[in-house]
Amino acid sequence: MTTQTPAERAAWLTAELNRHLHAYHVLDAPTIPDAEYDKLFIELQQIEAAHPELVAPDSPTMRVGAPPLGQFEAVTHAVPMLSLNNGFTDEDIENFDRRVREGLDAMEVEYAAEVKFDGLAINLRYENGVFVQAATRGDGYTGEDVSANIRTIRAIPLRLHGDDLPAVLEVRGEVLMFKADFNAMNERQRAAGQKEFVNPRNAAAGALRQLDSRITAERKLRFFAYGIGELVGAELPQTHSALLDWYEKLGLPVAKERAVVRGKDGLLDYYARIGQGRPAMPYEIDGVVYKTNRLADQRALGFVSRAPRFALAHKFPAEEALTTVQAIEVQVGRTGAITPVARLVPVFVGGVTVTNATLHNEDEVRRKDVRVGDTVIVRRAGDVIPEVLAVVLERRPTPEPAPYVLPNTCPVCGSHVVREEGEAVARCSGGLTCAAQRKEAIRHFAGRRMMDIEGLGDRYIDSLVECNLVHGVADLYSLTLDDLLQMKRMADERDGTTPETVKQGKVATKWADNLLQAIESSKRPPLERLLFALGIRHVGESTAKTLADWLGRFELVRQAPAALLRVLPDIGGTVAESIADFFAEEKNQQAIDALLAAGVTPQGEHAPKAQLREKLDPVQLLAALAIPKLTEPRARQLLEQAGTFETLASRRTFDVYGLPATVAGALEEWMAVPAQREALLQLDRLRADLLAQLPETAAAEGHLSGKTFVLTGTLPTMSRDAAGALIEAAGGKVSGSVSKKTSYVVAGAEAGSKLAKAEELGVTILDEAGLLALLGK
Ligand SMILES: NC(=O)c1ccc[n+]([C@@H]2O[C@H](COP(=O)([O-])OP(=O)(O)OC[C@H]3O[C@@H](n4cnc5c(N)ncnc54)[C@H](O)[C@@H]3O)[C@@H](O)[C@H]2O)c1
Ligand SMILES: [Zn+2]
Repeated sequence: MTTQTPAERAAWLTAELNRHLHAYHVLDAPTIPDAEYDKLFIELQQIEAAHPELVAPDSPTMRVGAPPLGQFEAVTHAVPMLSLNNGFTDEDIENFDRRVREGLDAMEVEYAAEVKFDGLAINLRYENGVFVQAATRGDGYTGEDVSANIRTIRAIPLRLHGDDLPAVLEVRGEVLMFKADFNAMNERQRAAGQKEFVNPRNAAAGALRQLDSRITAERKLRFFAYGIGELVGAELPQTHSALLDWYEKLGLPVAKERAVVRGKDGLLDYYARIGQGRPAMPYEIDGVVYKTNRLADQRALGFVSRAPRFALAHKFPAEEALTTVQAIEVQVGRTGAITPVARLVPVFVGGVTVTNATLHNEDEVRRKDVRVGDTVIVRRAGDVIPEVLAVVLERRPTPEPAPYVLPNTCPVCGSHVVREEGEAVARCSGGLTCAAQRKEAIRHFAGRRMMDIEGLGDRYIDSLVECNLVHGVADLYSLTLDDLLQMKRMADERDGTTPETVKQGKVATKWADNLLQAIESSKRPPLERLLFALGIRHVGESTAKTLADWLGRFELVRQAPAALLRVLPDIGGTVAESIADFFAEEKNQQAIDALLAAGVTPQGEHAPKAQLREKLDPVQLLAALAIPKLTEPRARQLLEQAGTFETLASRRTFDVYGLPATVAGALEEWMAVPAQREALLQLDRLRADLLAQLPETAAAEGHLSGKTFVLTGTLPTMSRDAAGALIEAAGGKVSGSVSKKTSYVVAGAEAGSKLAKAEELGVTILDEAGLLALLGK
């Protein structure tokens, strides 16, 4: 570039800018961000200022937009529709104000300030108050007749309000699309598998240029008025602000952000205020526009080649910029979500230097086809995290870099990365041990409905992890008094609170004693709470309860293969897989062993539920293995002939059972994997094992079977949850409300309306001792 002469550079810039102008104005498909275009434009302006002889007849600095494409009727504008000069810095604004003051020979100038809509200019022609024609700006002199499409915009009156309307009034303004309508439209496009639009401006431009106005109507365009063209048969108002007031009376939409300000300070204040409000506005704006308020002043200042001298567009820092992707890495969120992130060559965008941009998820990377080495458009709007909008394909390096693939292990802990069917987000499966998920895992573990460690709040969890005192949940059980005091000191220092140890030594020790006590008493949770506390993905309270009810023992839950879990009530394939994956992850196994070694002992363990016998039906289990194409009827047919899992596992071909060739083929493929064959045999052994443990009939089940209990009040030695677990372990049911069907009400201290109801209905009432006796404890 530096080796080019100014003449060569000017010629190159002219050609390059004209190419982008065409893509932007005619094709509605920009190839580079506006800021990039503006940069090249300014460079050309500067060269031309220094070497006026280099101004080419087709220089973009001499003209507006681009000539119409010819699909619509051409319209010659009665008054040209020009562009605006741009300012970016405070200095640019001071210079503009100075030139205006000099031009008008005034000390201070009054300006009309308004937002600069990021849409496209339109000229609406009204004759005797009736809408007759709408034309695009085109090249400023000739535009396109888009009247049919403009008629679909509800905000545009087809007849102006009031009487005494001018013979001719040309209203100028902007056609645009609201952000919300744009997002909804893109969502529809995505759902329909169609191309999405880059931004509301392009979407609006595309909609306005539709040859079929029914499509325009669907796109929900809007309009705001800000200027005037030809006027016949009425007096022009004195000021721009009066013009807009008049427009409002005529029923034309005018943006409410407009203001009248004085001097350059007034301009800069307005700019700052609008910049603040910008993210909350319903439409995209790319700056603000200042115009001398008195129309007589506007006439006096006049125009230069392509723009008025009386107005200036003060642009906001660009929200989009070009840069290069240096690497694509993944971040692990606190819940294990894996997010690909592009590391970028630093670029100034949206007012800050951006070095990373989110790529959201694997599908997004694929859809946008972002690769290392690519030139990309980065967007940072307001406080939103920067994102990669699109790749500039024409700048992809050669040879082409390889398409992106998500790593299959977590960069933080090395556990497997899993992505469930139908999920966009991939996750690290090392829930209990992954450093990225540590705080969240501990928070969940200690929660009230899990291990219920009272007094272990977020603040302390953060400190324990940050002090390196706790790496995994098992470490909670080896904390000492000293550890807790050290942790508290750090938390106090960090939060700037006066350490209580200094203020009142006794209290601090008492607090730590209490916490240690709470940790100690959490060691004996009901099994379902322990299962819930582990933070297995998809395992909420009710699934934890199902597991505990049906399988009875922690060891069995840990070993159960997905196929066995899947036959339990309300546990689908995804949940079953997630549980089995969790317990299969070596790191999680170590963490659980550490918990057990620390003395954590689940309560209320019991033999598997008698009804499990029915669920162990070989056909169901075989179908639950999710072998491709092997539906339940096919599984039945197969087992009827093969007899046992063992026979199946010993075969290599399956075309002897009268199954369709595709099913036999799928089966053969599945069985060819030794680990899967082994899984089948293991399932078989587990089944035999379980059957041996289970009572013959359901009658031998828990002796409280069929009995319904209601628990109320505070029991002397156990929580209501713990009592409920014991009742359920014995086959009873726990219900929340008393009715005639209730068998027993177990009442503790301060029992209220439920007790009264029980007395009223004559339901047997037990105290804790009575319950324990009934349970045979
Ligand atoms: N990315 C690209 O390839 C590419 C190519 C060409 C142009 N562009 C962009 O287009 C712009 C140049 O186009 P331009 O000549 O239309 O200039 P402009 O869009 O910057 O400014 C003039 C236009 O501003 C609009 N406007 C919005 N609010 C207004 C208000 N309150 N008062 C008056 N006018 C208002 C009008 O439509 C007017 O025509 C540049 O900013 C450039 O970034 C981009
Ligand atoms: Zn991890």
